[in-house]
Order: sequence, then C-alpha cells, then structure tokens
Amino acid sequence: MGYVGVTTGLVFAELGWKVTGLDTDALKIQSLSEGKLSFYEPGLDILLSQHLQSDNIRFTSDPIQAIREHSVIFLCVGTPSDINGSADLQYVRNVAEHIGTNMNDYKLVAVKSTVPIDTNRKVRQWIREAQTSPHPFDVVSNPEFLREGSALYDSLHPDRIIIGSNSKQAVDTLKTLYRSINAPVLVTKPKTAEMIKYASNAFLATKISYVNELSRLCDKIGVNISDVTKGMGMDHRIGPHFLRAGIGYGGSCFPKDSKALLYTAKENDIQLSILEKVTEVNNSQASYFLNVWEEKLGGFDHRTIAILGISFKPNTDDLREAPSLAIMQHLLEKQAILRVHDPIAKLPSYLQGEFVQQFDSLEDTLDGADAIILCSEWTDYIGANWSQLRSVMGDYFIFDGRNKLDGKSLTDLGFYYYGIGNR
Ligand SMILES: NC(=O)C1=CN([C@@H]2O[C@H](COP(=O)(O)OP(=O)(O)OC[C@H]3O[C@@H](n4cnc5c(N)ncnc54)[C@H](O)[C@@H]3O)[C@@H](O)[C@H]2O)C=CC1
Ligand SMILES: O=C(O)[C@H]1O[C@H](OP(=O)(O)OP(=O)(O)OC[C@H]2O[C@@H](n3ccc(=O)[nH]c3=O)[C@H](O)[C@@H]2O)[C@H](O)[C@@H](O)[C@@H]1O
Repeated sequence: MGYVGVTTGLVFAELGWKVTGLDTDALKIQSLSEGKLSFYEPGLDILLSQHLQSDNIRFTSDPIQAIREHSVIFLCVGTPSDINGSADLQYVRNVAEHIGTNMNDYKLVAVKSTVPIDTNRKVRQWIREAQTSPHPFDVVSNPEFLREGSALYDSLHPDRIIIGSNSKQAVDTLKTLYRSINAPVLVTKPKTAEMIKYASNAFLATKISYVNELSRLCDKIGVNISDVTKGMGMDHRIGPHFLRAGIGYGGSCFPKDSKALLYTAKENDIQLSILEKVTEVNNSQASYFLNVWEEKLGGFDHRTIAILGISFKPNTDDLREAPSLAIMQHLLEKQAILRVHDPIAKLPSYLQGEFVQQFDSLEDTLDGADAIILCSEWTDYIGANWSQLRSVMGDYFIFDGRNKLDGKSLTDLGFYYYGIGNR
C-alpha cells in the first residue's frame, strides 16, 4: 500500500472489482481503513472514501486473509537500491513466500514492482519453494508507468498496458481486469516486460540529462535552452515531453532504476556508457548551477536563501532523492541561512536546525531573504503575487531551478532572474 499499491487498488475498485489492500505496516492499514492516505496524491482521497463506502476496497495487514480470498494478486512492494546499486528484492521475496505458504487455490500473481530482468522466474521459484501443497499459479510481469503527482490520471489513461507472460489464461485474466481502460495491450515474454520498464525510465532520464547538459552550454553562449527545446520538440520524431532543463531529476525511480539497470549490465559484462553519463550529468547538474548562481549573488556565506518547493516534483510530498535536499545541504555547508517552503512536503528532521526553518506562508518564507531558489514548480509559485512578495525581501535574486517562472515579468518587477541555461 505505497504509491503504486494504493493507486492500483483504488483504480481497480473504481473499475468495479473487489479489492483488498495488504500491507505489513499496520499503522498504514489502520489509517487507510479510516479513509486517510499516508501520502499526498491528488484525487486519491476522494476515491478512497468513495470505495470504502461502496465496499469495493478494504485493507488488512493479514496476508493469510488477503491471499486466500483473492485469485489475482498484484505485487507492488518497494524495490529500493541496495548498497551496490542493484535492486533489493527482499520485499518481493517476502511476499512471494507469503503467497506460496498461504495459497489455497489457483493464483495469478502480477508483479507491478519494478524488478530486474529475470525476477519473474525467481518469484515463481520462491512461491514454489514456499508452497505447502501443490496449487497451480501463474506469475506475470505487469510493469507500472504512473507518475507521482498524476498517478490517478496516468493509471486510468495509460499509454500502454504491458503484460509479460507465457500463459494465455493469465493474459486473458489480466485483459479482463483492465477491459474498461482504453489503452493498447502489448503481450511479451516476462523478461521483455521487465526490460521495457527499465528501458523506458532510463530513456526518459536520458532525455532530461541530455537537455540538462546542453543547458550548461546554452548558459555560456547566451542561448535560452527553453527556446531550443521548444523548437526541438516540434519535430514529432523528438516530441515535446521530458525536455525541460532543470536542477536534475529526482524521485524514487529514475535514480534507483538507472542504477539497477547499470548493475544488470555490469553483471552481464556490458557497458551502458550512455546511461552512466546520464547519471553523472544528473549528479552534477544542481551543483553546476549553484556555482553559477553563487557567483551572481556574490557568495552564499551568511546570505538568507529561500528554498521554494522541496518535494522532487510538484503535487507530491515525496522527498525521495529530491534535488532540494542536496541543494540545502550544500548551502548549509556554505554557511547560508535557509527559509523553506513547500505546500505539502515537510522538511526532514535531519535538516532542521538553527539555520533552516520551514514556514507555512510564502510571505513569511521570503521575509528578509536575499535570494530564492525554486526547486520544484508548484503552481503556488508560478501564480504568486511577486510584486507584493518582492517588498518583504532583503535582496532580489531569483534562481529558477525549473525554468518555470516568467523571467521577463520578474525582471520588469526589479528582480535579478536566472534560470537554467537561460540568462
Ligand atoms: N512511486 C512510483 O511512482 C512508481 C513506483 N514503481 C515501482 O513500484 C514499486 C513500489 O513503489 P512505491 O509504491 O513507490 O513504494 P512504497 O515504498 O511507497 O510502498 C511499498 C509498500 O510495500 C509495503 N510492504 C513491504 N513489504 C511488504 C509485504 N511483505 N507485504 C505487504 N506489503 C509490504 C511497505 O510497507 C510499503 O507500504 C517499486 O518497485 C517502484 O520502483 C513503478 C512505477 C511508479
Ligand atoms: O517508475 C517510476 O516510478 C515512474 O518514474 C517516473 O515518474 P516520477 O518519478 O513520478 O515523475 P516524473 O514526472 O517522471 O519526474 C521525475 C523527475 O524528473 C524531473 N523532470 C521531468 C521532466 C522534465 O522534462 N525535466 C525534469 O527535470 C522532475 O522534476 C522529477 O524530479 C516516470 O515518468 C513514470 O513513467 C514511472 O512510472
């Protein structure tokens, strides 16, 4: 019952199926049963309350009940990075073993978690080894492509549904479950489906790092990267999406999945040199522009910096691998004083202290600030009354890490505006 599990459960409830949400975290289960989400995701709270009422969804921390009562099981547990970069499969294995132990009839196990190539076979093996009696089952790879912040929309309107399976019965069952969703279904071998997921995330990360690296050149030569990507994106072979330069991609997936794919490549003695560079560019993008901005400001030392938007992207409270975290750490090392704002996300406790404070209102955050660094482009910032906000600031620098504010209007208001690759 994380981001993927809750969204998947509620979407199937919305499509009319009877769903049980299972999680080992009893507090999460209690809160979901009371209609409260344990994370912020637009639209899910409404569906949760609707389907608790319609009785299409309920929640439990009892794997025996959940597994026995259902013939189809979606596996949505986390696959975080292990210390060596590989995907840690301990949660996947744990659920597989629970399924094996508690199986009472035929089960279709659909793996939605992002898992390394050939995990499907391992899940089958883990279930088989845990079985106490020989019930038949299928394991299917059914990777998830939703984005946080638009999880519900993405799940109801996916570009494609990938089903990796060698079993016609299993494929037909999944097609039936998804029948009300208008999207092409691509049936592949399990390993191919697993690879499609990694290859897709890695490709999106590649697009971002490509423009981010170009943005450094644009910054030097006085060309606006946003104008460049606009022109590039008009070519339908390139497309306009995922070409927005910024302080780098964050989140629970691009960094983790790139590492996992690089690990798989290494295990197979193949070098994915492009993906290595994608990661490298991403890891240095924020610090590259922090250096540029530091020069413009004349140093961060003892300056008051307002950090706007700490989540890894707007419309989520997820801080996993958020670029803002490394930026705040860097600024603190430079002896800056930080005033932080986010509409939803809360500053992690390890960053709280004498020189960092989070405020509820934008006005309080900007009170006395010398500069603003925009890390995540919440609409609250784009639509803010900047003329009024300017009056509470000490100095007037805006460093737009997402190229989303209107630089021209801000300059007209008397701000010194700098974006990414956009002087
Ligand atoms: N977050 C996202 O936007 C997307 C994530 N994915 C993939 O989906 C998977 C899940 O990601 P998130 O939802 O973000 O993870 P998450 O960390 O939010 O949730 C994972 C949940 O699994 C629960 N769990 C752990 N062991 C369990 C067990 N034995 N039985 C039942 N529940 C157990 C945890 O308590 C937690 O609530 C990952 O592999 C991720 O790469 C794929 C597409 C989008
Ligand atoms: O596997 C996953 O977990 C998911 O990872 C991403 O989704 P998500 O990480 O939720 O969010 P994105 O919208 O992809 O943004 C990721 C990061 O890239 C950044 N980004 C995105 C687009 C862009 O043009 N430029 C850019 O810097 C965002 O600010 C954010 O930090 C993918 O978009 C989903 O398809 C996938 O299912």
